[in-house]
Amino acid sequence: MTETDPAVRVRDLRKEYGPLSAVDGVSFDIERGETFALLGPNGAGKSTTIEILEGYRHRTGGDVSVLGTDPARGGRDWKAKLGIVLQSTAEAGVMTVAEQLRHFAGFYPNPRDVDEVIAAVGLEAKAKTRLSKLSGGQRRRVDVALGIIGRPELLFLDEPTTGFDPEARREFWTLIRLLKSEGTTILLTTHYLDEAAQLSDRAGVIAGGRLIDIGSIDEIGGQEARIPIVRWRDVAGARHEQRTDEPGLLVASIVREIGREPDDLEIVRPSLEDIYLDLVASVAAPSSVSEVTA
Ligand SMILES: Nc1ncnc2c1ncn2[C@@H]1O[C@H](COP(=O)(O)OP(=O)(O)OP(=O)(O)O)[C@@H](O)[C@H]1O
Repeated sequence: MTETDPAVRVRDLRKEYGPLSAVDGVSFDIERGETFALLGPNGAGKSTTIEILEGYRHRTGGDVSVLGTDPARGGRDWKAKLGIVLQSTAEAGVMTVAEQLRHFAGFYPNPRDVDEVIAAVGLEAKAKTRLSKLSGGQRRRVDVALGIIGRPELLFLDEPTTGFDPEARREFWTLIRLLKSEGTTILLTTHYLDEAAQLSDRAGVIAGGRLIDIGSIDEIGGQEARIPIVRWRDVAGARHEQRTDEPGLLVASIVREIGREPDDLEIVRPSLEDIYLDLVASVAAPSSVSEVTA
């Protein structure tokens, strides 16, 4: 693979579990150094896609290349270039945080310094604590530490901050930005849309096993979905809502018309979460009809 080849190339990926098409013809690339978020509702096919890319799951069809290798045939050297934070949390064991990390660091040719990684995930105070004595969020931090200890070229993060308190989530974002600045390619799934917006360069939205949109965070859902919404009540108390690129002018005209401050006035700029929910809802309706009739 050359330096300009994408880190991940997925073409027409399919995975069937018996009659269920969990992944149904998904294609995307992730460029080297890019942070790419795979978004979608529960059961959309995100973890299945990621696990195929990690070499943990066999695909039913399609072509996949991860760091120039087909994951179905990836050997030890290839695996050593990956960092993996699975959705499920690490087993609670008798080892301490530092022992566990030292143990895993031994598997890699050029691991990060264990103490640095412990500090990066904010577990200095727990370095000598047994895993079984950690809280859920602290254990999740150990998962993230294990994912980055091998200095991966490509890091898979499957819902990495589930169970983190808000402060830990912010610290995690700082860590991801650091890894990104070092050139790490990152594939992230998350149900926190603010996290996707903060961290990723591009996102793909998957629903019912199909990729329904892909683009930069600013493009997802299209420009139309980003037009501000003005809401207000007229003098009779009736609610109104209008989308406009010029909300200030609309509000001025309403004020002129009614001669006073409108009741319950709001100007809302749709967040990534609003846009994502509309996008997923727009495909959910037709597909559920076809499931009934199929
Ligand atoms: N081992 C399996 N056997 C059968 N069906 C499975 C298996 N693993 C996943 N599925 C099904 O495949 C579909 C996709 O699941 P997947 O775990 O990839 O979704 P997801 O997008 O990661 O969801 P979540 O956000 O809940 O983690 C779901 O309908 C799920 O029930």
